[in-house]
Amino acid sequence: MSEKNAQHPARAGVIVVAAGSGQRLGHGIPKARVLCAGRTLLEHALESVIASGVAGAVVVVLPAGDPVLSAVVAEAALRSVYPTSITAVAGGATRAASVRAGLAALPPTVGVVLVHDAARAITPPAVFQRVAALVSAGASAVIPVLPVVDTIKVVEDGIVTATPDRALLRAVQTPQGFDADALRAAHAGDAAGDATITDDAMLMEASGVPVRVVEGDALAFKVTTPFDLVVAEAVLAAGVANDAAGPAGSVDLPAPARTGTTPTPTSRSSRVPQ
Ligand SMILES: Nc1ccn([C@@H]2O[C@H](COP(=O)(O)OP(=O)(O)OP(=O)(O)O)[C@@H](O)[C@H]2O)c(=O)n1
Ligand SMILES: C[C@](O)(CO)[C@H](O)COP(=O)(O)O
Repeated sequence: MSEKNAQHPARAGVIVVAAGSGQRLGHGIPKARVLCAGRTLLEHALESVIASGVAGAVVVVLPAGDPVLSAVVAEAALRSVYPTSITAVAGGATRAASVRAGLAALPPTVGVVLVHDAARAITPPAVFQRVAALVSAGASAVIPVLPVVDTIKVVEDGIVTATPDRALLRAVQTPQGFDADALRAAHAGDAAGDATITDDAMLMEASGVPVRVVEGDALAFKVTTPFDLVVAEAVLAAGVANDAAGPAGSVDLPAPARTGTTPTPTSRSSRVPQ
């Protein structure tokens, strides 16, 4: 395990990928713009990022030319408090391309990078804290996972060909955390254009980097289908989301950051019309 980030603790660079179109949700607008309990999924996601207290430079990757999501990011940037800064860049045709756009926009001095799906909009801040803490302690790649509760079958041509040992399987979530240099190297490697690679941890695996796990959270589920949106609305209505949040800034990671905006008061009540 590298000691680099342990010796130079700093707030993490956070890439929030929000440039997807949301085909499976089927709202006809980019998924990050879809309202959930009256706020866009992106606003919910950014609230968790900020509440975690681990974020230094936050880069939000948006569909090109989206005025609504650009306004969400601009408002979040106005409200951000040193040492957290929030900027936006345009994404690419695939999630991996969007991550690369975010990476290119992070300050080169960032040592720890978290990559988070805006679609995992109500992820508890504690998940960010667990991931960031392990990368800051020296791990090169860390992902939050949950045990698989269903029996999983391998099916080929309509026939079950195998039943993997469920005890070995984990469902993978975000934020995924990385040593910045290792992540940049993985995204510059041969596997980077492989369309079968669905997350950054797979790229790290392809690069031979060990990927460690921390406990995920049921609330870090990805809003993918209309059913998921109903679940997210119900969770927010029940008031159980973000219960795991510690006070922002309470995490034993941050050192004075190298980036920031003019200090302004924080608020968790922003509303942006859709
Ligand atoms: N070109 C892309 C594709 C996806 N994403 C982001 O990656 C995350 C996970 O992707 P997914 O949930 O699959 O989102 P979509 O690609 O929008 O969904 P769909 O496949 O249903 O269109 C989302 O936050 C999404 O915005 C992205 O930034 N750029
Ligand atoms: C990154 C990810 O969310 C981890 O579960 C997932 O791989 C995104 O890809 P998907 O095709 O949207 O499931």
